[in-house]
Amino acid sequence: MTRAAEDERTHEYDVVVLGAGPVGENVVDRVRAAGLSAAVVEAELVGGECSYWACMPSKSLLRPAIVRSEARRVPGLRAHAYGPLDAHEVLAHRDSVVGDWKDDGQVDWVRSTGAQLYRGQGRLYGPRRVTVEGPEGDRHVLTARHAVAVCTGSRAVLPDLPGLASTRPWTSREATSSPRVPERLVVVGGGVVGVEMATAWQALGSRVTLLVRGDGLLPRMEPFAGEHVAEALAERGADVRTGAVVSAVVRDGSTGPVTVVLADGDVVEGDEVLFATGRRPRTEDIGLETVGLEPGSWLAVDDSLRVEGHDWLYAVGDVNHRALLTHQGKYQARIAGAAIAARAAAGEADRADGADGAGGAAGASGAEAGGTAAGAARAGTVVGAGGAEDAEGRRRGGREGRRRGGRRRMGPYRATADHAAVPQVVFTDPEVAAVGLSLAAAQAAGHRVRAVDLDMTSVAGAGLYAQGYRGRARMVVDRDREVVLGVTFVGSGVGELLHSATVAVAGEVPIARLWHAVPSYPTLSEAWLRLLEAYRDGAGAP
Ligand SMILES: Cc1cc2nc3c(=O)[nH]c(=O)nc-3n(C[C@H](O)[C@H](O)[C@H](O)COP(=O)(O)OP(=O)(O)OC[C@H]3O[C@@H](n4cnc5c(N)ncnc54)[C@H](O)[C@@H]3O)c2cc1C
Ligand SMILES: NC(=O)c1ccc[n+]([C@@H]2O[C@H](COP(=O)([O-])OP(=O)(O)OC[C@H]3O[C@@H](n4cnc5c(N)ncnc54)[C@H](O)[C@@H]3O)[C@@H](O)[C@H]2O)c1
Repeated sequence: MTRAAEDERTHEYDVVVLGAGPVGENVVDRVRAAGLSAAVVEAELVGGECSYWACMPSKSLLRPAIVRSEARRVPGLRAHAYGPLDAHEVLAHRDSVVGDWKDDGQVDWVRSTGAQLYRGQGRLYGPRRVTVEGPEGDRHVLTARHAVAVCTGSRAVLPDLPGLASTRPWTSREATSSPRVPERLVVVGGGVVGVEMATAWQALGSRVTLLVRGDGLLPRMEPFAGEHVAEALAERGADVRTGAVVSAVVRDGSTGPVTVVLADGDVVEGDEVLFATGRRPRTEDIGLETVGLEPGSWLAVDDSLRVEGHDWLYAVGDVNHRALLTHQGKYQARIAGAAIAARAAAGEADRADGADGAGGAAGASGAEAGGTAAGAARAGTVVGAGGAEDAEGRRRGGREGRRRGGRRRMGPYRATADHAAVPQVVFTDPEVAAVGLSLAAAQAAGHRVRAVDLDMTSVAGAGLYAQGYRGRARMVVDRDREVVLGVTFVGSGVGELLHSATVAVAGEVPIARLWHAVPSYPTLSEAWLRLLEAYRDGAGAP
């Protein structure tokens, strides 16, 4: 294409967003709400991995498994909940949940925001410029007056085993989109994808072998979480093997069974093998080299989600490797959108003021709540990174400053929750719900802590929820500040309990105040009461 032709297709926007997954969509939403013009570039489906090959299809596969299992423990229903799941119906429902892998609805939503959607592979092309190679060979050059936000997500990693690709292993994509239930499924990896997909396919009728190279499942969580999930999977017929290191995978012909060879010489046969062995960033082909960054790398950011050393470049969601979760990426997107809008409004003043030292932006507290760029400009002065809240903190002076100790100050332009209050629900049977730091993580971070544990059967609501309820909870308390650093619940229905813990951890609610948050009787929430009692009575270690 000649330079002239290229220029004909050059378009200028305030903000250009690369990737229209849940995170890119939320950046668009926030910057449009602030009155900025925006373009978003999508290479595959608007809605991203989460909508089509991750959260939504996986949870639609898991929901029937979990409900059936709970119904089997509720008197009066038990007899009706035996027998197999209707796999055909479950898969058809999954297909409808993902819109049959069509994105019309989400495209309509993007258009309703007034943002311009470009289909094709987007690549950085020097500072503030993005090229788009469209599906018909069309090419566009987009320039961003204020910011480019890279929201390109992550993809599954396959281990470096000779000939693995030719055996056509499943990754999370196939595990969430398969049109049929394999008779035998070998799952490699005991992280979240591994345990959720083992749970789903086992319930749908597959004979599952779960191969875990370490000594337990869900290794980043409290150890009892993985123990409960492993025990339940085994009771339901799955073969869970720890210390199982895969050394080779061979498929018989193109459609025959798969043989997985372990380092100790053992072999496991299956009809499909799923590698649930982690993620890598989708940054290998997005032009990072044109702005001095390493292709294929995770993009490190400050708390306003800005890439270090580039005042116009943001990396939001999975791609920055802070927390590979949709809700956390959307949180980051709200903050990045607010920061972009506030910086755009403050213009040169922001940069001149050096506000970015602490991830800063102009001090407009309303920007995150949908305030306009003009509104941010009206709020006027650049008060530093934390915006209005920081200014307020300074007014309250030394005492408040001391009470805050080494804590990170919150504010509308800082993704502080990424460091201390990331919630996650693992939709297994039983569920695992955790927020903040595990005991081991809190100790490693140097906190002086006490952890109190609870057998969930001591909660009256648990016995009503399901007969033979099994579960456990742990609360990790900072002994110096008497606030909760982390909570983990395991048991049926605990996912819906998690937000109470997230509020306690993110809000740094003192233990003495938590006593006044009275849980209703007889709900699972009374786990809180039992944990507070255990803490008051001096239980727990260390
Ligand atoms: C099996 C599975 C289940 C999961 N379940 C949950 C769950 O229950 N809850 C939860 O919170 N999280 C879950 N996650 C994690 C969640 O899917 C991710 O955290 C989330 O999708 C990240 O959103 P994102 O927008 O950053 O990236 P993505 O969703 O990956 O979106 C990135 C988008 O960018 C596009 N793109 C990439 N490169 C380019 C380019 N060069 N040009 C244009 N477009 C590009 C992609 O096509 C994609 O649409 C799950 C993950 C997996 C694998
Ligand atoms: N419900 C949810 O919130 C949910 C569900 C699914 C995925 N996710 C997110 O998606 C991300 C990816 O999940 P994931 O399970 O793929 O990654 P993960 O990092 O959680 O787990 C991968 C596991 O595979 C193991 N592993 C790595 N290489 C291996 C190898 N060669 N052989 C055997 N084991 C190996 C690792 O030790 C690890 O335990 C997670 O960070 C998670 O946050 C969230």
